[in-house]
Amino acid sequence: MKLQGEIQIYPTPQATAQAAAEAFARAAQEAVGRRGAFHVALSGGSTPKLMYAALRGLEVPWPQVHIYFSDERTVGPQDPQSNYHTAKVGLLDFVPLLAGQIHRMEGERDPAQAAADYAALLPAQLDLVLLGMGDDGHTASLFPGTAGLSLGGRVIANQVPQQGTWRISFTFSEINAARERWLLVTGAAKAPVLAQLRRGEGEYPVSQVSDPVWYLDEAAAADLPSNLDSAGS
Ligand SMILES: O=C1O[C@H](COP(=O)(O)O)[C@@H](O)[C@H](O)[C@H]1O
Repeated sequence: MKLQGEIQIYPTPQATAQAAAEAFARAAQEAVGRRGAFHVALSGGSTPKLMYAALRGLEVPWPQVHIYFSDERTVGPQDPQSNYHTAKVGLLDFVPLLAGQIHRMEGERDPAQAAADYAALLPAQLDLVLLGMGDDGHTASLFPGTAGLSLGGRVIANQVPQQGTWRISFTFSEINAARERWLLVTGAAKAPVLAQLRRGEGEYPVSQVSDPVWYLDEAAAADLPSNLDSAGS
């Protein structure tokens, strides 16, 4: 297990979010220029909220953007726990996207059926999968020790005993089939896992993400060697 990929470190969560949002806008413009559309999967949790706010002020070719989700909780779309709901109130309600451009995972349905239906609506290849990392090293809803870590296919229902629930999640094969993967990780609570990964220690799901770009703040990167590139300082 190693911390692999490109690592960018910024002074604060806000600076990290701004850098990721600007890179998102550039990636969207490039994908639209080359292929006519930008297919991007958003992550869940609370870390993306600052990036959503930053994106609202940027020039993004929204009419050509299709929004997907890399995981979802088994709740309805109005529930504050819903990853879709977080994206809706933080970003989707503020930008010119039609309903047909937003593809949410239906967390209110039977998770296995919702996962199968979601797999069927995905494009052949996503341009970008945005991901976060939990304090326990999980990413999307692929938690340590869960069956979903080794499942194939594109989208699965994953039982997560540590949360006492099921989740709907992209598989690692879907994540790693995308053109790009970015991990947005901020805060001191994430530092111990990142440091262990850097030392090649521990077994963490996030290390199964191939060639990610890491967007870190200094708090998350606090225990990494000081000779790593610091993009924002
Ligand atoms: O459960 C989840 O957690 C991770 C990390 O969330 P964060 O709040 O620590 O950023 C998130 O990436 C994932 O999508 C989410 O469902």
